Amino acid sequence: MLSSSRKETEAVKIVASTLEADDDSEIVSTSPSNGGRPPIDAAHVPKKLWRHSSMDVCANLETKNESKVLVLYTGGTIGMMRNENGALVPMANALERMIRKAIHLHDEKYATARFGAGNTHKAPLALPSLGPDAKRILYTIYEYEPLLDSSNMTMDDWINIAKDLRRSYELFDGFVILHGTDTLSYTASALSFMLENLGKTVIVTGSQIPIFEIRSDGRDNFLGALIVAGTYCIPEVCVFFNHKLYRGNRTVKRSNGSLDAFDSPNLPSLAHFGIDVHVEYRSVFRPVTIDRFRVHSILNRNVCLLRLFPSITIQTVRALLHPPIEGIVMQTYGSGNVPSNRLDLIDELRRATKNGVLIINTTQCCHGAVQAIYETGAALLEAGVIPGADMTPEAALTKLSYVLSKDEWDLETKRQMMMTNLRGELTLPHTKLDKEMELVEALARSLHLSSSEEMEQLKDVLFPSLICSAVKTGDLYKLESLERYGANLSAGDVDGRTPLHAAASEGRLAVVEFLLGRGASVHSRDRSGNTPLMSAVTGDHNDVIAVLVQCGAHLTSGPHTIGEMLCSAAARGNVKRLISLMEAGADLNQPDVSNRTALHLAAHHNQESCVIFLLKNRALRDKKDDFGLTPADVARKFEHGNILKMLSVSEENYV
Ligand SMILES: NC(=O)C[C@H](N)C(=O)O
Repeated sequence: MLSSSRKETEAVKIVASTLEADDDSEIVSTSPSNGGRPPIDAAHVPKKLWRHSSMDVCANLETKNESKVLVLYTGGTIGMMRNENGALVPMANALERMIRKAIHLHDEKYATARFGAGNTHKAPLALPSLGPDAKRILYTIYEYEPLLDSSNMTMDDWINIAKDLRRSYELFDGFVILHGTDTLSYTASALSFMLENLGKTVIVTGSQIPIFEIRSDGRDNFLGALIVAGTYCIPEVCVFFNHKLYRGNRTVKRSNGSLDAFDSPNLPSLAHFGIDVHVEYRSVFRPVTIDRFRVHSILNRNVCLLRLFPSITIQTVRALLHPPIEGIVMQTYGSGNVPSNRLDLIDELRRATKNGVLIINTTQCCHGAVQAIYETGAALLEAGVIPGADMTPEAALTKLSYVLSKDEWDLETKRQMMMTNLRGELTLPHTKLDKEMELVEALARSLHLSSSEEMEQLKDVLFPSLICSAVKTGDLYKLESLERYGANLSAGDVDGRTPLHAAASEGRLAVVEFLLGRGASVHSRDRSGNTPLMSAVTGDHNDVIAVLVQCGAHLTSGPHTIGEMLCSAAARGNVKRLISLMEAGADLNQPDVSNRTALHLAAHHNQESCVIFLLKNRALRDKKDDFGLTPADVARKFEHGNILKMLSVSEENYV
C-alpha cells in the first residue's frame, strides 16, 4: 500500500500526465450504474487524479478548511531570466523550484504535516495561513512546454488553455493562469468567451519584473491571484495586477514600464487589495442560465483590426475586406466617427456588410463608447456596421472570432450577439446598477451608525438574515426587493452558507431556480466544505438535485466520504438517500475505506429494498471488501437467505 506522502507524489505526477494528454473529450465519463450521470470515480484519468491526490484534501475539508487552485504557467516575464546576451527568456523548470523556497508563497511546515515528509518537493504547494478564518490555499503548478513570451502566443494557445481548464475544472476550486503581459488582455478576453457558463474563478496574471529578481511585482501579483482564486467565488475570467482585480475582457495593457501595467478604461476594478480587500460583488458578472460549464474550443481566425487614419487609401481598406476575412473590428475616431465625405470608404464598407462580413465599430479613444451622435458616425450604422459600444479592441476582436465560429448561429444572430453583453464586455444603457438602498441607510441612521465601515458591517449582518427568512418562506418577491436594496444574493453567512445552500436544504425549487437565474454559484462551499448540492442530497430534494446538476454542480467530497454515505444509507435501508446520491452523480459502487460497497452493507443488515434498488441499478456483485468478501459472502455469513437468493438471480431480472 502507498504511504500517504507517496500517494500524494504519485498524484502530482498524474496531474501532469493528465494535462499532457491531448484529450478533447469531457473529463467525466458516464457509467450505466448511475443512469448515465457522471460517477464520482469515473474511469477517466482525471478522475483517478482526483482519487489519488486531491481526494484526501477534499475529504478532509471539513476539518482542514482548504481550497485547491490549479496554476497553468504559460510563460511571460514572471518566470524569465537573462541569457548570455542579456535578453530576457523564459526559463523552464525554474519557477516552481524557486517558489518552494519562498516562505511567503509556500509553507513547507504545513505541507510536510499535510502530505508527509520526504516527498514534499513533489506534493502540492501550500500558501502560508491567511488568518484563522481563512481557507488554506493548496496549489499545483502545471508548467507548459515550451514556455512562451506572450508575443509568441496564438489562438491555438488560448484553445489549449481552455481545454486544460475543461479537463481540470471539477478537480480544483479556482484557477490561475501565469502569462506574459504583452498579449495577456487578448488571452483573458478570448477565454472569457470560450469558457461558457463559467462557475469558478479564473485569474490571469504575470509581472513586469521576473519573480527571481530582488525587486519584483511577480510575487505580489502571483500571491494576489492565488488568494482571489482560492478564496472568492468570482465566476469570471479576471486579470489581477498591481493590487487590482479587473474583468479580463475589459483590460488593456497600458504601460511597458510601469508596474501598473493594466487598465480597465470603461469599467472600474472588481476588487482592490489595499489594507483590506474590497470586492465589488454587485459588479461581478455571473452566468444566469441553468446550464453546466462548457468550453467552446473553436475560434475563427479570419478576423482583423482596422485602425482608421486620415487619408487611409481605399486600396488598403479594400485589401483588408477581401475574402477570407469574415469579420473586422474598426477603430474609428471619437465616438465612432469616419469621414462622412469619404463616400468611397463607406460604400466599400456597405458592400462588405452586404456580403456577410461583420464589421464592428469601436473607438480609438482610450475611454468611452461608440455612439451615433454625429452624422459621421450615423453613416456607418446605415452601411450595416455594428456599433461596438465600449468594448476594448482586444475584447471586440476575440468576441468576433468566437461569435463567427458558432456554426449554430445564422448571420443575423451573430450580428445580434456582437451587440449583446455576453460576458460583461460591454456596457448597455440599462445594465447600470440600481442606486444602493435606503433601507440600510435608514436603519443605520436610527442606530446612529455613520462610518462606511459600520454601514458595511450592518449590511453583512442584516442582509443574510433577511435573505434567509425569505428563502425559508419561499418569498421570491422579498428576495427580489432585497436584491434591489443592494443585497448580494450570492454572499455567504458566517458559516459560508449562501442563500442557495439554504434554498437547497429547504428543498425550495422555485427559490433555487430564482437564485440560479440571478447568478448564484453552485460551487460555493460552506465552512464544512459542503456545496448546495450536498445540502439538497442530505435533504433528499430530488427536484433540486436535478436542477443543480443541470447547472454544473458536482459532488466535491472525496470518493471514500461518498462511499461512506452510500454504505450508511444502505445499512439503514434508506433507498431515498441512495437515489439522491446517485442523482447527484455518485457511483453506487464507490467503496468506503474498508472497500465495502453499499451492496455489502445492505446484505449485512438484511436491507432487501436496498439490495433490490442497487441490483436494479447495476451495482457490482463481485466486489470484494478488505476481508475478501463479496456481498453474497456477507449475506451467507449472516444467514440472510432472501438476500442471498436476490444476489444469485441473473442481472437481466433486475434491469
Ligand atoms: N511583462 C511581460 O510578461 C512581457 C513579456 N514580453 C511577455 O509578454 O511575455
